[in-house]
Amino acid sequence: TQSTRPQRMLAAVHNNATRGDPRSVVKAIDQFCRQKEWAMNIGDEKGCILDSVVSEVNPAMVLELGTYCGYSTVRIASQLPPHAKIITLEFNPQNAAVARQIIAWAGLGEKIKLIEGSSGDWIPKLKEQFGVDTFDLVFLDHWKDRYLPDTKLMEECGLLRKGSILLADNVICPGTPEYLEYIRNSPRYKSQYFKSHLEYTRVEDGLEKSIFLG
Ligand SMILES: O=C(NCCO)c1cc(-c2ccc(F)cc2)cc(O)c1O
Ligand SMILES: [Mg+2]
Repeated sequence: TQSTRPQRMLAAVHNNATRGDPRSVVKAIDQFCRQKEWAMNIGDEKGCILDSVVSEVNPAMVLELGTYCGYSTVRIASQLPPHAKIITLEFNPQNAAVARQIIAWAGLGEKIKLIEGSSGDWIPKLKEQFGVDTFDLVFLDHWKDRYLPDTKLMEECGLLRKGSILLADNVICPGTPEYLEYIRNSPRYKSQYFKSHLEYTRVEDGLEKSIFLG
């Protein structure tokens, strides 16, 4: 039967990356996406911006919305201090299955909790189910029309504290106009745009970094 693109990406990781070496997993996926098949990972150019934000925040608790195949999950987790954790939500079961195996190959299973399901369902349950207090960093990379409602939901559920950082992918392409409008005009956030390019292309895209002011 026909394989899927995420399954072919996983095969590229198994064939080209060293088990237990997150950087080699990231490199193998970028190589696959440049040389074989485009895929919607954050990629290396925007990935470097993500890396710099993660190292600046040095978060103890991270929430990622939209795992896809786990590329950014691995990138973030490989930079976390000991005992720091990342919870990542993925709606698509096939993508989640591939992500679990890519995360395992990178040897980062202890730092990462992957939850299958919709962000709208799970965000209200994170405190009671996983004993989460607040998140130091939230990486938004899921359905673009969910960035705004889920941000409001995180506020309502008390998952953000003064100083929590939101980092949003794809604010230009595919674009998240309602989210940008809200976050850039809300007195409760201070935002900064990092201009870059859509993964593996020359099309403009960028990341929006926002600090929650409480
Ligand atoms: O939908 C996305 N993510 C949520 C599902 O996992 C997504 C899409 C694209 C993209 C696709 C098609 C195109 F033509 C341009 C951009 C890029 C991304 O970085 C993304 O995160
Ligand atoms: Mg993205």
